[in-house]
Amino acid sequence: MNQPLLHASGIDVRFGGVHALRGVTVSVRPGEICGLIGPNGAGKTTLFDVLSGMRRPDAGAIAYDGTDITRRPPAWRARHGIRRTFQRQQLFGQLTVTDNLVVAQDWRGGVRPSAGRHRQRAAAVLHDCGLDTLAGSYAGGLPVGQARMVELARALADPPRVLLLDEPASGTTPEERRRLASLIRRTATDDDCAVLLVEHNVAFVMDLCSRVVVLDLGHVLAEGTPAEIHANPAVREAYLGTGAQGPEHDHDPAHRGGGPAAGEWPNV
Ligand SMILES: Nc1ncnc2c1ncn2[C@@H]1O[C@H](COP(=O)(O)OP(=O)(O)OP(=O)(O)O)[C@@H](O)[C@H]1O
Repeated sequence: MNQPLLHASGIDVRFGGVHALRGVTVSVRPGEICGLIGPNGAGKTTLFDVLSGMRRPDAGAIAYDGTDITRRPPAWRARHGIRRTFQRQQLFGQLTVTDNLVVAQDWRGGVRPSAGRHRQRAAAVLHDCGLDTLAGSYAGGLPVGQARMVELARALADPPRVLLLDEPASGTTPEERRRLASLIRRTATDDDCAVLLVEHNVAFVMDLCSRVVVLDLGHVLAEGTPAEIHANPAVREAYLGTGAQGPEHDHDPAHRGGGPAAGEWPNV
């Protein structure tokens, strides 16, 4: 198999007394869709913050295409193809959908925002995503499912090499989830993009990903194919059980078992 494009090793993050990530190692390869799941508070978004450069880890390193980027800022990472979406959407609400995609493109070279090239690219991506009809709509007025699609389209506005998707299916309808899944699959396959997907909808993850990493209380609890993860008793315990905590755990016990609703754990 090809080498990892993004490889984070031994990542540690503390927020005062909360040890959010404890020596986490994850990697994702070109063309791969890797799921990252875990109960509430497991550390998924914190790991995305570290991978996208929004948070400096207390320990550990990140390699991108074999180069150490641990100290590179978010803008550098975005410019070099590491793109992310957010659990709480971060669209520019007062801009049109087209303009959200225009401003997300690389402006090096001093091309003015009115320049046709960026608008053409935005139109092409919106078309590819089946979002042509929304081009002139203000992003702030979109229903959740459409806004999720637009956020993904914005992450594709310049072709990404790594895509970090934080709960892209949250608040979407089954039809929107089908379209999202197909778009994510196409991006990974056609563009050889490495996709890391955080999602509470476990059925969505199991269907889409070839490999799944499970975080729990800041560490990697399990890693494997969807079938292996589904059959793993420790994973089921973390998600669905009461999960007695050891004394070293300083997380809120109410978060345990706070992953998907029982109906979201698929009966594979
Ligand atoms: N800025 C912060 N300050 C203090 N604690 C934080 C901060 N951000 C996250 N945490 C804590 O770190 C731990 C990991 O949080 P994180 O949001 O990464 O988990 P998550 O797996 O993304 O959870 P969820 O599924 O609920 O989004 C939690 O205990 C959380 O309360």
